[in-house]
Amino acid sequence: MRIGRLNHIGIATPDIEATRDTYAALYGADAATPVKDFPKLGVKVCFVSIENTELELLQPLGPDSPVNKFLEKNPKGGQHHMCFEVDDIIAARDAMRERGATVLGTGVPYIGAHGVPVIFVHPKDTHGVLVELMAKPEH
Ligand SMILES: C[C@@H](C(=O)O)C(=O)SCCNC(=O)CCNC(=O)[C@H](O)C(C)(C)COP(=O)(O)OP(=O)(O)OC[C@H]1O[C@@H](n2cnc3c(N)ncnc32)[C@H](O)[C@@H]1OP(=O)(O)O
Ligand SMILES: [Co+2]
Repeated sequence: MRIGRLNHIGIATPDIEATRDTYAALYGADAATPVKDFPKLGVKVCFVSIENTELELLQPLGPDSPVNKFLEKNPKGGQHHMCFEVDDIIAARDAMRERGATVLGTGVPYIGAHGVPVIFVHPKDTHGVLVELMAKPEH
């Protein structure tokens, strides 16, 4: 199993509209999607397209959001995860486990904000960086 291209960088924020405006004002990154709620994922999401990847802005949605604790520790927000594409999400999950990494949750891939299955690898296994792997979407 080899990782594919960087699909997006996740950025947690307490105020998604303000963060989108900041990226537009400072970096001209103005190709932003409308903010959309993903109740099953516990986040509000806005994608900001840049030259070779996307920024995925994340604001917690609800008390069980996986982003809540992160924002408690980083109240102004910050870089939360990076996401790489893989050819086969089940093969990627099994390879991660065989290689000794901790796949978060049950390990059953679930549908992420791009409509394709995703898994997450624990930051303790990647030197403090939370990594998301996603099935390669149609480009
Ligand atoms: C929209 C969708 C998509 O793209 O389709 C998404 O991305 S949704 C993106 C949001 N969804 C997710 O993140 C789902 C997967 N995440 C999780 O299951 C969780 O957030 C964990 C990563 C396991 C963290 O668990 P929890 O929130 O309970 O925090 P915790 O404080 O106990 O964290 C355990 C240890 O991991 C560290 N830690 C926590 N979150 C981290 C992060 N984002 N980056 C780097 N390190 C992180 C903590 O500092 C702590 O380190 P020490 O032990 O050294 O103190
Ligand atoms: Co993501």
